[in-house]
Amino acid sequence: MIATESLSKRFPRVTALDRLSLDIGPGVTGLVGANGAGKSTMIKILLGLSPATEGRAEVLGLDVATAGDRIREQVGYMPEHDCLPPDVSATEFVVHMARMSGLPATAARERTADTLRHVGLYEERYRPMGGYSTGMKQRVKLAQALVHDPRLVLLDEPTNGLDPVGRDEMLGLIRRVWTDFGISVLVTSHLLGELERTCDHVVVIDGGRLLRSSSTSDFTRTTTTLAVEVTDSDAHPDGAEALRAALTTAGVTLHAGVEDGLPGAGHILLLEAPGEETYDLVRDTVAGLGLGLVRMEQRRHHIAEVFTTGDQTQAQPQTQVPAQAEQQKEKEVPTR
Ligand SMILES: Nc1ncnc2c1ncn2[C@@H]1O[C@H](COP(=O)(O)OP(=O)(O)OP(=O)(O)O)[C@@H](O)[C@H]1O
Repeated sequence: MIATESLSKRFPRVTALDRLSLDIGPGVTGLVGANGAGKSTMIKILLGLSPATEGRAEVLGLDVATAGDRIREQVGYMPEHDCLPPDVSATEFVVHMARMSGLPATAARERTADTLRHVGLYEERYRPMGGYSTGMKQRVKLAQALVHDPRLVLLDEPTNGLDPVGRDEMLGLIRRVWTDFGISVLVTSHLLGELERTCDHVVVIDGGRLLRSSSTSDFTRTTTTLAVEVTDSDAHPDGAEALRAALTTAGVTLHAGVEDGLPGAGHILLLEAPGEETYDLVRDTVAGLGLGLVRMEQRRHHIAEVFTTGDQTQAQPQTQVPAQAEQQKEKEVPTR
C-alpha cells in the first residue's frame, strides 16, 4: 500500500523526516510518535502535497513525486486540524466533498447518507457544524475521507480532543473501515495504547527517524508469565496464599505480589511457566488443595512496555527508548 525509501524532509531549521524506509501492507497501520515526530509531514508527502527533500515514496504503486492527482483520487485524507466550515451542515459539506471527488449528484447524496450513517451521525447531520461537539466534528472529518470510496485512508490524529469514550468509539469506527469495507487505514497517534487495540501493524517514529516497525502481535507477543486466579474455600480462606505456598514448595518461581481478581474469587498469582509441565502442576495443585480454578492465562506484552522495559530485541539499530515514556500514565509518547 505504502512504500518509502530513505525518505527525508528537511526544513531550514529542522529535519522532519530522516531517511525513513517503510513498507506498509493492507489493513490498519498505526504511525505513532510524539508531537513533532514527523507524522503530519509524512502524510503530506504521501498525498503528493509536499515534496520530499530526498528519497522516494509510493502509494498504491504510484510515485508521490509525479502522480499526486491519481493518488488523491484513490486515497482519503482526514486532517488533524479543525477545517469544517461552521455555517453549513454535515450533509451539505460531505456532499460537496463527494462532488469534488468526481461523484455525480445522486451518487454523492447516496454515498453521503451511507457514510454519515456509518460514522454515527443521524438527525444532527442537517444542523450547521459550528454547533457540533469535537466528537461530531471528528466523525464528519472521517466521513468526508471515506465518501468517495477510497482504497486507503490517511487519518491524522483522529482521536485528538476526544474523551475516553469518544476515543473508543472512534477507534471502533476506524477498525470497521477495514473490516467492513476493506479500506486500508494509516492512522497517526501519539498514544501507544490505543493503537494496540486497533492496528494490525505499528510504525514508531521519533525525531523523523524510524524506531520500530512490526506487527502488533510482535509488539504484544506472549510472555512466559502465567496468571492464575483461584477461589477461596472453607479449608483455605485465602486460596491464593495457600496456592502460593504449595507452588513455592513444588519449586515454581512466583512473582512478588498479587493482582485483584473477580469480586469473591480471591486474587491473581503471577508465576513463571517456562513449559507445559508447569500448567499441569498448577492444575493438579489447585485440585489437590480443593480450590476452584477461575482463570489460568498467559500474559501478553503491551506495546508501551517496549518503551518501559528496554525490550529492544526487534528494534532497529538506532533505537532510542524515549526516557519519559515511563512517566506517562496514559501511555503517551512524550512530547518533545
Ligand atoms: N512547513 C514547515 N516549516 C518548518 N518546519 C516545519 C514545517 N512543517 C513541520 N515542521 C517541523 O517538522 C517537524 C515535524 O512536524 P510534523 O507536523 O510532521 O510532526 P507531527 O508528528 O505530525 O506532530 P504534531 O502531531 O504535533 O503535528 C516539527 O519539528 C515541525 O515543527
